[in-house]
Amino acid sequence: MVLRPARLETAPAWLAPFPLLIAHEVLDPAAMPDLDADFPRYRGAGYFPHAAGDCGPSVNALVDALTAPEFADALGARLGIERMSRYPPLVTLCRSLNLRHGSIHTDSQSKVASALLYLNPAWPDRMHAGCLRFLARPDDIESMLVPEIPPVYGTLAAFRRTDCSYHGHLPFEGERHVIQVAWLVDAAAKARKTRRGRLSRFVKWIAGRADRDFGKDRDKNAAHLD
Ligand SMILES: O=C(O)CCC(=O)C(=O)O
Ligand SMILES: [Fe+2]
Repeated sequence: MVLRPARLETAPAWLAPFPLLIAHEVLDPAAMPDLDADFPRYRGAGYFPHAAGDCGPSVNALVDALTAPEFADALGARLGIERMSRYPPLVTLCRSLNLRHGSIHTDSQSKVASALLYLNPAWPDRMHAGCLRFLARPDDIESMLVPEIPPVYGTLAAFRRTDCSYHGHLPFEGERHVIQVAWLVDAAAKARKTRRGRLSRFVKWIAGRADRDFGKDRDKNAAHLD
């Protein structure tokens, strides 16, 4: 199996204002070329809802493993969420980012927990842009609770959503492959978010270049509400 849930056990449980977990090497290195080739080729930047038709077989198999009840329960146990499999998972994928992405936020109240699984074969050494940061404050991207997380292949960052689960990253533009799983409070929230995500894909497709320029001069400490 490509996904190695046992790796979750090796991650320290961080004592942050909100439970979070950072695990490395949760993916078999041998699967990297297939996952790279099978990753969806969205025209727009940002996260879009998973649709099997956009992805090749290795990505779809990984999504199946990430959304399996056993995986949700194993991850939930590490985050202090009992039987996390009772919450419906919403999978979104990101192939590239614009400079406006990554502003500080907590995630919306409709999420119980989020997991970010990174798939980039490498990330430039000492480049801070695009590395995920868990923060103590909503207005300071330097207020890191744990060292920033380079979005490299096989690294999984997961956390329980709270009113202070601040996270974000310094502005980055370009390819950055991520699979995000959010366990949502109920099926209605999942339907709403899926609809909104599909619409956003269409709007970005129409907007093209203008979407890239939108918000490109944002402050590094900018925040948004979701
Ligand atoms: O891409 C990341 O590392 C974080 C994304 C995120 O926080 C979100 O989409 O809510
Ligand atoms: Fe987030």
